[in-house]
Amino acid sequence: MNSLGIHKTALSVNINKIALLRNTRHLDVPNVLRAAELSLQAGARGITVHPRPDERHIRGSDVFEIAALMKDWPDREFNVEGNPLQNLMDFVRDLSARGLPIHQCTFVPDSHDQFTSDHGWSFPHDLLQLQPLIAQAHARGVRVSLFMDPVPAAMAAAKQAGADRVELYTESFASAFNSAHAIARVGTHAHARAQLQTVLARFVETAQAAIDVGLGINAGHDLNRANLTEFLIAVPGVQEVSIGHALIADALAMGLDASVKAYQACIDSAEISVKAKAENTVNLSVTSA
Ligand SMILES: CC(=O)[C@@H](O)[C@H](O)COP(=O)(O)O
Ligand SMILES: NCC(=O)COP(=O)(O)O
Repeated sequence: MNSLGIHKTALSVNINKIALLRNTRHLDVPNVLRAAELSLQAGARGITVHPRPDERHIRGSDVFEIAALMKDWPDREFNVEGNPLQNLMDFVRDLSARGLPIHQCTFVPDSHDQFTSDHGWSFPHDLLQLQPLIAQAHARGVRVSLFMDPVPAAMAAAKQAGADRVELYTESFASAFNSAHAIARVGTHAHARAQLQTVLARFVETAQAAIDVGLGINAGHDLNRANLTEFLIAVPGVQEVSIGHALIADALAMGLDASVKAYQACIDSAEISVKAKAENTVNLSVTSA
């Protein structure tokens, strides 16, 4: 956090989709480990993987190979996502037992055959089953982030469960952003812009509710180069964005190094805007005193 109380948002590159392409041939091409290394060399502050039970993309072996790579990058973070009621805790325990780094685990309530992550945890229903699992991760020195829908009232329960952070599930923002920026018929555009502001307001309220109870804030899902800066300008205190699908798709056109740097530029742009707004507020309060 800088002197104006502005967090530097860390970019964690999710490499699920590199593994998805790799799994379509028995050639180890593209190489998942190399993609992780290139992302770190390009400046990514972390790597995220989501080893789903069906291994449709990230395999168990990938998790241990990337963790071993992260030992060479002590100032970067490894974030492993998954359902702690399925296979995630096995990775938390095994990585820890082998002395391999895992800085954060993100609890995601996905079913085995889910197309993609599309909802967060439900409180108070999930609270009692999550508490001991969060404690197990903490006992191994692993930060816990809970994948959550933007519901301000759920933040207190996430804190009560023992979470360190919440990851705001940003699909509803991405969808509203697309609608607002689509070439719309006259009249619908104003409605779409209003709807985007309504959705953003919900994320701002949720982030403030998380801050108020002492939770850190991550964000992710369907973030891209078009919507990332607007989200980070609007939503306070985002410490990490984990981005995969769009970043890897962009890499197909511009290369992975350039894609990572382009997303970092979106983060930097948001920070400059937020800092300028904060300095302007300070100046105005001084001149009006
Ligand atoms: C939890 C989340 O939103 C993503 O990190 C998730 O990893 C996406 O999973 P797929 O890459 O399998 O769509
Ligand atoms: N937690 C979100 C993530 O890791 C990547 O989501 P996406 O950018 O692939 O939608």
